[in-house]
Amino acid sequence: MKMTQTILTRVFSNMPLGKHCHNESYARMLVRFAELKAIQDVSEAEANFNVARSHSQNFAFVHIAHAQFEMSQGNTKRGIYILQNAVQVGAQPKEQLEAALRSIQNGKALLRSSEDKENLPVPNSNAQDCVKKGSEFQKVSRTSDGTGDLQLSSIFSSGRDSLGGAPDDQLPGWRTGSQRKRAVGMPVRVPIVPFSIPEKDDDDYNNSRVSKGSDASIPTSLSRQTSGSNMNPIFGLSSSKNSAVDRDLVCVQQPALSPEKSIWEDQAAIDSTTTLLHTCDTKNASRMEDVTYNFDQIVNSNSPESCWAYLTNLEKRGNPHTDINLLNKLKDCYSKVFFKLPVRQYSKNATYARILVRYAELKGIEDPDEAQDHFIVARSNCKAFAFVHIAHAQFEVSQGNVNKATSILHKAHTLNAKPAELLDIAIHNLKAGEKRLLPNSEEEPPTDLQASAPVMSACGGIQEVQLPARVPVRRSVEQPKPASREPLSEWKIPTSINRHVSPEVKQTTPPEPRPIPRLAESFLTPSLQLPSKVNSQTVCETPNSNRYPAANSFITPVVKRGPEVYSSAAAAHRAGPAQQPCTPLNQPLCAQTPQASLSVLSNESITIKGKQFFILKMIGRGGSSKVYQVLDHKKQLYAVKYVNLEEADAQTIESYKNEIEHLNHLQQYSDQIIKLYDYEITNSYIYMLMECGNLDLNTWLRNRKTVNPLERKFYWKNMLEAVHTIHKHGIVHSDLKPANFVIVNASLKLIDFGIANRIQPDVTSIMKDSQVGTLNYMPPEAIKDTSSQTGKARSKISPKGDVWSLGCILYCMTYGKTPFQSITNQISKLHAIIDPSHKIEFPDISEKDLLDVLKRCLVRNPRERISIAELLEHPYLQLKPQASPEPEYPSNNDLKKILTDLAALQSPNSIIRAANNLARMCSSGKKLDVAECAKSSS
Ligand SMILES: Nc1ncnc2c1ncn2[C@@H]1O[C@H](COP(=O)(O)OP(=O)(O)OP(=O)(O)O)[C@@H](O)[C@H]1O
Repeated sequence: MKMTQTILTRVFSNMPLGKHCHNESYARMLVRFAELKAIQDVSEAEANFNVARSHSQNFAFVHIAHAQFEMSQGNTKRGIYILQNAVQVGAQPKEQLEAALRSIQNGKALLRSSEDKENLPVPNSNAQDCVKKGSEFQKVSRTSDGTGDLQLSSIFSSGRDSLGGAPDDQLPGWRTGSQRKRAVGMPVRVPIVPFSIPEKDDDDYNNSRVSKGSDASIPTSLSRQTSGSNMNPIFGLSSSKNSAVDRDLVCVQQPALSPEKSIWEDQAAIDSTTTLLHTCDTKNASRMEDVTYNFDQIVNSNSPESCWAYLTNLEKRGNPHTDINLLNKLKDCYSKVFFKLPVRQYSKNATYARILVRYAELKGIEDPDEAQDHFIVARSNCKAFAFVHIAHAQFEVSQGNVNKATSILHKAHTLNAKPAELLDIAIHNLKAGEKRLLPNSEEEPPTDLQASAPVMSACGGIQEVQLPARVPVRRSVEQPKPASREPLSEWKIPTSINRHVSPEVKQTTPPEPRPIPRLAESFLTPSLQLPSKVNSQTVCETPNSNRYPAANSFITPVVKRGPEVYSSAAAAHRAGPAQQPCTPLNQPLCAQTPQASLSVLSNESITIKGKQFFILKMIGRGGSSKVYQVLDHKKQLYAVKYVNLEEADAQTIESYKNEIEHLNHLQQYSDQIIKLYDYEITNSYIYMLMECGNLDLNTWLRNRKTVNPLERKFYWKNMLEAVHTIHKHGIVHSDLKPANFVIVNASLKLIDFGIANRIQPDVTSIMKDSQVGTLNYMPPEAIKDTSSQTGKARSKISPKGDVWSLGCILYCMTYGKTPFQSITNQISKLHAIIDPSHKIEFPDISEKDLLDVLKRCLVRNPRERISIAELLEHPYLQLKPQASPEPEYPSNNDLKKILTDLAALQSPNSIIRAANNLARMCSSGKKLDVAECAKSSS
């Protein structure tokens, strides 16, 4: 059977589907291939039947075979549907379809004639049994006439192969010479295709066969036959010794293998064919020879995209760094691409550029010098693509040639390679000493060279975006909507918020809502295109500041904001700056269609409410969530939070819905709450489309030794505003920590309200074990109350608890650690937090107002603790500099005197010396005194 499959695979390799699918015999081979697949893998069979039906839809037998297969799987309905569909598409002969339909309706399990039935390998899980017992098919396959030539004869006569077919109808199979002769006598359009296995394959083939000699499905004559046979380069036809075969060749219409663009009529065709041809190989990754033949067909399509899809798939078979066979095979395939698809013709094609780059990288595995040459070829021909230059620069970095990398990237800029932003990031990272020029994968690749793959994926080189473990992988096409999924429209918005309402809350009329994107009421069928590549090695962490090099300067690294970038001072005190709905990329990514240019960035996408978003990378993760940075078609940057609800209980799901509802509702009340643009929710998952922050406060703090006093003050104000807003709406966060805030355009925004995953009826909260991790910010009252209860730990929460937590954050921004951080034992820490005799240290600082704020926030008794409203009014937030008093600037009169005194010195040297001394005085803050300067200079 394997042999048959392999031979069929080669037939397909040499005879492109797009070109031959209208040929009846070819259609039969497709069907046969699918039937053989069924013996091993039902899903593969299904895929291959689909390919056969979609391409050779004119032939009734194709549909009937698929329907038969579905029936064998117990899918009667599907079988009927297939047949009805076949009638609709006009498959011929219609009578056969009708007869088959009648058969089904009469409850017959088999749609074929009894003889057909016998010849069919039954697709079931007991395939091995079937093989052992020896189906008719195998019997036939072994009945060689001893000529040593195997012929695949497609002997279905038109219109007689299926239900109601004549008794002499037979399935395609390996025929004896006599059978072949019988076939020759059949209608002329039925070709008899004798072919043998190419010499190149013989050894592999025979070896593998010999070693697996026990395989009952292998014709005994095969090894003899294949040995020493020659491959006809055109059609894989045998230059057989057997003249009978040659005679038969006369009947064969040899398909010309001239490259035809049209053979891949559409992407679906490419995919299905690739699947068809590829799946047969995946079972045996070591059989590289098949790859070559499959690839020949792909190359002949003249489609860089098909080639690339194939090559990337091929590369998944192993690691070319360690598998020399794979490396050679890959290089061989790439060379074929370049031979067939000349670079000059395709230099504007992004996929072709990827191919060039990857080839160079593969070359680099063995010979860096050669790699360099190839990178140069790639850069000089595909100069429009930033990723080509970055990949070369990345390669140079891996070779220790940082200067060269720098010059490559700068040159790319001058060449106007797009997207320029990527070059900027790469340049920035290079300057920062990063090994990786582009942040993308969270995974540390095994070698520097491989590092360029994820790098490229960020910029469009390699298609996979490395993603964290346990992301459920679904593609929209593969993911039927589970019956259990309910649309969110069934989700009722909670009418009351089960939260304690702060006594300090004033019933204020909310400000006029700012327009925000409306969230649609109805929810679409989930159509997910989740990351296909799941990487279990991935370290899931929030981005560090190195990856966001510009964060410290308040600029999104991916984004150039131009006028939107304002100073931190201005940002913090600007009254309600109208936030842009999202972060725009200023420049077009490249001079292609938006679709194409985005697919250059990533082929991984998420579809939310029917809109596609391209995943750039994962930027964070929570308890049951993962957050991705994505781009839409307009190149707008967003964050998408994905929450897996598969494991979640009803309460948790409800709490998430509650969280989203509040987030949605509170958008209009504060700019310090992260923008939620849209969401999609089912019983299995949630997607939240949000404004994308640069990085979270936790990461920001972790990567800084000191915090600028102004930044601290502005961030403090942002935090207070955000928390005040949620308090005003009856929400107490009760789990505030730096990770709950992200930096967006120089200001801090709250990303969650602490509702999800926690159930907090009224004023009590069930403290989850997972919160132990955040003890450093936990208010004493929470600990006291949890310790006073037995069984379920419950705690009274109030807005004052959030004040304590905020105080801890501010403390950390002031002293570089939280008040109880140095106590490492968790129990001792808990004791210290609630123990009034444990004095919190407040080392003296020049900002007295700040000190006061800290002391008043970190009061153990919540009733004595300052409120958020008071904090907002606190002098600390009044914008008057404290730490560094303004230097005294000389008045005009002073200046006049200084200049006069200087002039009076007369000697140029004295004047210079005095001027230098003046400058020194000036920078040390001393009062300027020319006489003094003159004295010291003399
Ligand atoms: N809109 C955003 N922009 C940038 N980064 C974000 C955004 N939202 C979340 N993140 C990042 O993702 C991390 C996890 O966010 P998430 O909201 O899922 O955390 P969580 O509330 O702890 O998780 P969970 O709700 O599952 O318990 C954050 O700490 C932050 O680093």
